Amino acid sequence: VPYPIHQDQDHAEYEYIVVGSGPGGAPLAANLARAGHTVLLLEAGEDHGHSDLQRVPFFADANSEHPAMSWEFYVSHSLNSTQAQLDSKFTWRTPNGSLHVGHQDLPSGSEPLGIFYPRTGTLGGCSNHNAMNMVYPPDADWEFIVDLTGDEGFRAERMRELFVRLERNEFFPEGTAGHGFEGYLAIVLNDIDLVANQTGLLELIRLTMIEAGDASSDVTNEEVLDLLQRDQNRPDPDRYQQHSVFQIPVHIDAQRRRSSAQTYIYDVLTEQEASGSGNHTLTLRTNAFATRVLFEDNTKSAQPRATGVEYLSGVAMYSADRRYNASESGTLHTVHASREVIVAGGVFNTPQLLKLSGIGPRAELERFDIPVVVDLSAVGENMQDNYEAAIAVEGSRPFESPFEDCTPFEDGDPCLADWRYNASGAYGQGAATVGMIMRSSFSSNEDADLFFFGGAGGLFRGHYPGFSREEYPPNTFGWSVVKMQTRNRAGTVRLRSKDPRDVPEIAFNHFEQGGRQDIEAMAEGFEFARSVFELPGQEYGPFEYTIPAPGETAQRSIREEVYSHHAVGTCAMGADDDANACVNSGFQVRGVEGLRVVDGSVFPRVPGAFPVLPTFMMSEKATDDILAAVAEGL
Ligand SMILES: Cc1cc2nc3c(=O)[nH]c(=O)nc-3n(C[C@H](O)[C@H](O)[C@H](O)COP(=O)(O)OP(=O)(O)OC[C@H]3O[C@@H](n4cnc5c(N)ncnc54)[C@H](O)[C@@H]3O)c2cc1C
Repeated sequence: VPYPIHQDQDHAEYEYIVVGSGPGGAPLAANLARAGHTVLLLEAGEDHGHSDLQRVPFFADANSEHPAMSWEFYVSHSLNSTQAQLDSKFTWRTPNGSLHVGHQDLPSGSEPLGIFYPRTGTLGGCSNHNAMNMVYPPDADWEFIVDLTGDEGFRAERMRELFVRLERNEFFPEGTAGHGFEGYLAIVLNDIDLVANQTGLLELIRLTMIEAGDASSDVTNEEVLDLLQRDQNRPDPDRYQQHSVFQIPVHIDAQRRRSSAQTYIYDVLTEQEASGSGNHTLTLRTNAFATRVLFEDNTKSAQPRATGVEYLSGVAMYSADRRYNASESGTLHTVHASREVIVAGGVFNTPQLLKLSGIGPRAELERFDIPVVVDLSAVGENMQDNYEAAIAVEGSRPFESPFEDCTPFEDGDPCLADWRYNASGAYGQGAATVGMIMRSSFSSNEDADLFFFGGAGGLFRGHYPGFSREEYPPNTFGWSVVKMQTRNRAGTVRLRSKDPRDVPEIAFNHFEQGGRQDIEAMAEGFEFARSVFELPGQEYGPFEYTIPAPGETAQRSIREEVYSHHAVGTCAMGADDDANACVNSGFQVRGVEGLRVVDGSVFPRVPGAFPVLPTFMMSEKATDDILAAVAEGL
């Protein structure tokens, strides 16, 4: 498909410059351009949106390890390095330069790297490699922002309107309450027939529903399949208050292709091209890695004003990119913004770019001789994440698998053909067959604080080099138990050097705050899963535990093996007078003018179990705030 990319290199001034094309930056850039403003969208990665790897939902994990798409970070999970290295996924660089995962047979002299945390350096950001789970957060997460900032625009009812605007639901009947049908982001449920055909899995789901009190003990398989298709994104404020089992909504379209921030950019560029007017309000530059936001003294106020961005053009300019070559230094460009610069580089790169530009804690900036524009201690602090941990079993016989005939990455793969020509089959589905919410006794309100996702024939136990190629025995069943409402705010992103091409030091400092409660809450989730596995008389049982290992407590397994990939909060939103806030509720960076942050960094706490939908919603909110400012002549 010819890509109508508009990459003019001639213009040096736009009204808005947006750095980063993930769920935060891309919709905002597209919306502002549609509203008639000239916008330059800078994306460090390339566009791979039309490759099968990004379009076929099943290939999501492979994207996370693909050299041309993945940004490979190694992060620290624990302040205590001995504790951190107990994780079986802890990765080392061996003396011969190869990677080694875990402590077994570790060559002496190996250097500790940490835990692999993939993000994408590609058009569309992490919405182009993630697991596509598209779950509406509890209303309490929006009301929390209202309480924090006083901004009524974050009320749950108002945020629902923004969701309706961005959603193109291609599963529920048009007119279904609380949903949108004309937005840019397609949402569906997995094909229920694939569950219906997995007898063993269906039996486990039925028992789980009964044990949860979500269905009566005589519930039939047909009723279970109907219940699974309930709408977890419905507008009822109490939708997190019932221990229930359902299919997880996913950002996939009716043709079973990934729908994402990239597809929205593509649609807007196509729209511009088709109009024939030559009026390209949106300009996209890929392979454009921003290294600094530029400021000028302001004639109208005492605060410096963001006026532009410096960026390097070139392939793989950032050292998290596996193709990085230090001797390829790219070409430095400067572009100017007559109205605003918007940073949307994601939770690791946004604080790094702000600090490199002189916005951050004074002591840290001075350590690297970076001239201080604003001493802002919140930048790179407050990082939070959902915790996830796996509980897995092996049954007495293999589960049926929809992947039985598939031959991934080989010529003549029948499953790829089924996806391509029939828009059906195993490849067009989100990875998690089933989801569940449950309230532990540690929830801080009436809502569930645990979200389970899982399926038969495989399991997800976190990221490590090679995770996308791992195969599990076909008699495996695994749940990932996700902790919502996590208590820890001790994560940090700090500079390693003043070289923008260097990755920062990323430390999650798991369980430093409220660790005992969060671990115990997750252990209650494990206990519930066990109560189902241990029900007598199951056709695919008895089940033997593989995680936690026999004899290992849930608490120990969770503490050692916990993982996460939903980080937020490194430029957190707060009240105007809150010195610990990075941006105000209008996404404006404190202490300067003409600069906003619009991405996952701004969440003051982790939204629900899955941040991608809330981040898309933030982008819509920021669109409204910016357009309102224009209307007011600001
Ligand atoms: C493996 C994985 C699976 C996930 N699965 C799910 C899921 O199923 N459901 C869910 O809700 N969430 C999921 N997430 C999280 C979710 O995708 C992210 O929270 C979301 O994409 C964050 O959006 P963002 O705009 O903040 O940043 P990102 O998506 O990270 O986008 C940032 C973009 O900015 C670009 N960029 C960064 N620095 C620069 C620079 N200096 N110059 C130019 N460009 C730059 C990057 O290349 C990237 O394209 C997953 C995340 C990962 C890593």
